[in-house]
Amino acid sequence: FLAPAPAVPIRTLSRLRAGPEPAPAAGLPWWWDAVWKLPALKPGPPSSTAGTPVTFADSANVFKTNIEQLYGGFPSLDGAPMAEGALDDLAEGTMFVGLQRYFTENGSPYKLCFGPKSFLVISDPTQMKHILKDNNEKYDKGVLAEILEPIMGNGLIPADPVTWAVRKRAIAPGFHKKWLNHMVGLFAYCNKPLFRSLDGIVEGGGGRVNMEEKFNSVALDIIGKSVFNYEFDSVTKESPVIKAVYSALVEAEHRSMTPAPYWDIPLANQVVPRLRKFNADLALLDNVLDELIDKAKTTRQVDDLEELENRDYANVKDPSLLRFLVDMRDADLDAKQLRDDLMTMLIAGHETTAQVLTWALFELTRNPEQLAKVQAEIDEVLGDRDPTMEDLMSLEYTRLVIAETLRMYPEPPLLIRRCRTEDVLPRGHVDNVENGTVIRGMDLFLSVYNLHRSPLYWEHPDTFDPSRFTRRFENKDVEGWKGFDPAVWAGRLYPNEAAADYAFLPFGGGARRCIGDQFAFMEATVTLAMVLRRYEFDFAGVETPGEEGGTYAEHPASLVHPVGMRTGATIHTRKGLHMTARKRVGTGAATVEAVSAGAVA
Ligand code: HEM
Repeated sequence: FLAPAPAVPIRTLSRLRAGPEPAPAAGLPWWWDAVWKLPALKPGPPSSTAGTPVTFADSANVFKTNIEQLYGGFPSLDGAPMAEGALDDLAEGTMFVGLQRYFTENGSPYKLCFGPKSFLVISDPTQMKHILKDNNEKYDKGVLAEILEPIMGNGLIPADPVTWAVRKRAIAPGFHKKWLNHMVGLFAYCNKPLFRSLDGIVEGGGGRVNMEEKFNSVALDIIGKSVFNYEFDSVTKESPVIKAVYSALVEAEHRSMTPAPYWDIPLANQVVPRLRKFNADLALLDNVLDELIDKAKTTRQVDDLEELENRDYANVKDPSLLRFLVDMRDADLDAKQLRDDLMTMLIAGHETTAQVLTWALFELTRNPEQLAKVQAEIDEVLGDRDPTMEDLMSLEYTRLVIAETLRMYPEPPLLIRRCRTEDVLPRGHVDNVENGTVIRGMDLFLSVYNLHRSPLYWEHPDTFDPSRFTRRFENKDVEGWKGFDPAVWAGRLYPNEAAADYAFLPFGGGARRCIGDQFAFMEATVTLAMVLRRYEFDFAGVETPGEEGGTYAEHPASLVHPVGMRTGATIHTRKGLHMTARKRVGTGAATVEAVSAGAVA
């Protein structure tokens, strides 16, 4: 099913246009044309249907054009070359690496076929901007929404455009300035159990710790407390609820890598053990969320938006986003919609931040000079205090480390879209398609990984260099791309997509860009600063040196490090980030009790 498309010469619409119309080839069966005359397979009108969901007939029409391009010798309207080659990377869990190879060979866009499914892969900033920002209304979340629907329902990430517009208006004000300021204290508070746990490991067990696991726990505790005022306590405890959260995440990830939605097959949910377990876990999680929603509704205190945004958070017992959504005047109190929104935040805001922290620690450990710079900055700005919002602005190098980590390890590495209204793409830098038409129903992968690792847009893209965001970068060979300009992001928390003219998309772009960007960036900066102030880390030997081939220390400079990369929704390590932790001496050796004295209770 996953066999790659057969080898065909790369053709482009522009080249084909110049030549005579190709004769329908013998590669298509005799009944081909007749089948496509069936009324059920008649696609909707291409451009007059904005807002109309893509139907089966539209998707079938995409399949038809691919088959005709592959076997019939017809040009496809998008004109994109079909990528050829083995898809070993998919099975390996590093599909984004394979997509990078095809980008080097084919430019942007190119097409990838998996059995009946195909994806147009975009890796060009002008085309990204066109799709995400300027023509956002022509696209929806397509396959992603289908995969996530059983978990997130109609939450903000998978939401169809109509629901999205309503919910975005309700949820976005929740991330207001006063709340974000208050969250800085909450991030510090949620790090305390991590320090207790690390202190115990350092003192009692030789300091060996899987930091990927620890960062996942801290991020889960933070999202639980901030979004629905729930104490997961996952750094110190194991509970069925925590297991259910991880099960939902693993299943969401598994589904994103599974080409056929076997969970939609009748009775599959009752028969397949994996699905039965998943449904039981989801039911458990739903119960917890329902209880929290009920509680918030019964203690509702209606306020106008302005009053809510000006609350004195120092005296608010429950500062969660759920409280805000319920207390807002004219709030939508539909329990299902609130549940979908909460579940979406839980999943979107947990693993992404945890993986950024994991890769930041990984890169700093193998770049000791940069680590020393970060630690010097933290010591100077924070001393033994917990960070405040002002401190975060002063921790510029630490923030650049987070930004550089997001460049090298974008979470997620691919954005997914489906075309709802026929669209014409602008020409990409690599001259493979001139004004390719994206037809209704076409699925797209927007490879942020390709963009962030391309030498066209970044100097030495595989080198971890946080200072790059302070330097101007231009490439005159890339027609129409403005380059990277540090002046554009001056005064902001992090370098945004505008500073790189859409070659840097850590939080996406346009209307569907991340709603939790500031929250996440601050959370990652606080956690990294607090951890690195107290502890020093070395890579521990890999668990199975025979299989992976050596220890971390033996491969300090290699790009594909023994820690390995594996992806689903985000980029993980293959087997964890196993480190040996030691307490720092000097400023960083402050006790947990001393440094957390000012944390929120
Ligand atoms: C470092 C951490 C994070 C990264 C890298 C990240 C990245 C992204 C990206 C790339 C998108 C755009 C997806 C697309 O266009 O298809 C997105 C959307 C979204 N993110 Fe984040 N995110 C992070 C943290 C968070 C947090 C903490 C929250 C909530 C508390 C959150 C909530 C959302 C939501 C609700 C959307 C959908 C927005 C919409 O469609 O309007 N994210 N995120």
